[in-house]
Amino acid sequence: MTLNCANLAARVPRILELRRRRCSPNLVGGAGFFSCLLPSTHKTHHHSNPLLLHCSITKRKQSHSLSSSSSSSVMEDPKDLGFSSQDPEDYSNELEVAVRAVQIACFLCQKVQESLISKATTTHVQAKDDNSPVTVADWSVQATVSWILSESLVSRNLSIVAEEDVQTLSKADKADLLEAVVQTVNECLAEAPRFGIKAPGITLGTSEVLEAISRCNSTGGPSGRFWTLDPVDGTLGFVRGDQYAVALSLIEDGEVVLGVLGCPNYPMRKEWLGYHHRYHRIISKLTPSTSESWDKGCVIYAQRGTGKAWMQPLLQGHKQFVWPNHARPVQVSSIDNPALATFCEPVEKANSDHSFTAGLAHSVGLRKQPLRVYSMVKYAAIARGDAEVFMKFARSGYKEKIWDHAAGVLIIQEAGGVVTDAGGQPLDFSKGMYLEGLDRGIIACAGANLHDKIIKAVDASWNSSSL
Ligand SMILES: Nc1ncnc2c1ncn2[C@@H]1O[C@H](COP(=O)(O)O)[C@@H](OP(=O)(O)O)[C@H]1O
Ligand SMILES: [Mg+2]
Repeated sequence: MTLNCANLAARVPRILELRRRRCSPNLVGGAGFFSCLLPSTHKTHHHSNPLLLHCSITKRKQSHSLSSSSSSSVMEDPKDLGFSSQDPEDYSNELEVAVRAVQIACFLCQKVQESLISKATTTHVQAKDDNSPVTVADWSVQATVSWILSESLVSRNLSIVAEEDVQTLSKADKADLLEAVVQTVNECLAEAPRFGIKAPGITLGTSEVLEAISRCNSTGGPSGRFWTLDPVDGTLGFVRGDQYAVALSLIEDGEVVLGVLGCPNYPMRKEWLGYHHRYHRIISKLTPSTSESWDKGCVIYAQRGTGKAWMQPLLQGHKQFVWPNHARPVQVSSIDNPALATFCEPVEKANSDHSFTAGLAHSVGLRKQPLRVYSMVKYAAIARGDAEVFMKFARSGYKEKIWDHAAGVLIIQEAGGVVTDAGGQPLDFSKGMYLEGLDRGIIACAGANLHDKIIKAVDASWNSSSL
C-alpha cells in the first residue's frame, strides 16, 4: 500500500494542521543547549500535589503569535496555543511529575552505568529468558518511577504497563541482587527532594520495592488511562556504556497523550552521536565537565495536541531542579532531500534487517552511512532535528511492545514529524502490550516527503526481501 501526501493528510490531519501552524523551522540549531531563551511573562498556577515540593507550574502568557520564530524557556499553557475549553485535557500536573520522575531515573542510571563500567562488574547484569540483558538499573528505575507516580498522582487509579517483573528478583539465589536494587532505589529516592519530589518518610523495605515493581502489571488496552514505562530501553547499549533511554508515556483511550524520554548520554553536539562510545568516554575524561563541547544528557517531552516538543538538560551536580529547568522547544529537521538526510536504525542486526534498510536507503537516494544507535534515542534524534529518518524492520513474528515506541512516537509527531508502520498507518497503542496489526516495520521521518518516498520503496522491494 502506498502513501501519498493526500492520503497522509487524510490519515494524520492533526499532524499536518500543526505543521501549518508551527513556528519557524529553524529553531533547532547546532547552538548550545541554553541558547534561544527569551525573557517571558509568567503566571503561576498553584496545585495541590502532595508529593511535589515545588508546588507551582509556571505558564507563559501568550506574548507572541504562533507564527513567531521566538523560542521560550517555559512551558506553554495548551490554552495559549489556541485550544478551546473542550480541547485536550490539562495534563500539566502529570507531565511535570513524569519529567521529574524521568530526571531522577536518569540520575539513577548514570550512577549504575558508571559503576558497571568502572568496576567492570557483570554481577548485576542478568540474562532474561530471551537472553537479553537486564540490570539493577532496570528494576531500580521501574520501582522508583512506579513509587513516584503512585505517591504523586493519588487522585487517579494508577495503571502502569512496564517491561520488568519480579520473577528473577524474587528467587532465593538472587538475594544479593534484590538487596542491590533496594539499596539503589533508596539511595536514589534520598536525592528526590533535589528534583522537587518528596523522599519516602522512611527507607523503603524489600517488600515495598517488590510491590512497586510488580504494581506495573497492567496490560494496557483500548480504554482508560495507563502509563507505559521502559525503565532502561536499549539495555545492551546501557551495559556497553553507550546510548540508552528511559521512556515514560501516558496513554488515554488508546492514544498517547504524554511522552517523556530521558537520554542520559545524548551528546549536545549532534555529530558526536555517531562516534563510538569508547571514544566518547575518552573525550569526556579529557574535557572538563563544564565545557560546552561535552555537555550531554537531556529529557525530551511532549503533550499531544500542543504542536510542540521540549528538551531540558539533565540536572547537573548538586543543583536544585526548578521547573521547567531551562526547557526549550525542539523541532524536526527541514531537510527533505534524501541525499542530505541522515537515517538511523538499531545497532543490532537481530533487531532490524540492515540489508533490507540498506536497499531501501539506496532506492530512495539516502546517501549517508546509517547512524546506528541503541534505544529510543533514535526517536529523540529525529525530534531534535539531528536525523531525518528512522526505520526498523524486525524479523517476521517479532511483536513490538508499546513501551518501546509510545513516548518517542508522540514526541516526533509533536515536533512536526510523521511516524507510521510500513503501510502508512499510525501505530496502534490500544491493543494491549503489543503493537498488534503493525504492518511490516516502523518508519519515522522528519517530513511527509521523505516518508512518502520510503513507504513507496518498501512496497516496491518487499516481495523480493527475505523478511
Ligand atoms: N528480535 C528483536 N527484534 C526487534 N526488536 C527487539 C528484538 N529483541 C528485542 N528488541 C527490542 O529492541 C529494543 C532495543 O532497541 P534497539 O535495538 O533500537 O536498541 C529492546 O528494548 P530493551 O533494551 O528495553 O529490551 C527490545 O524491546
Ligand atoms: Mg525497550
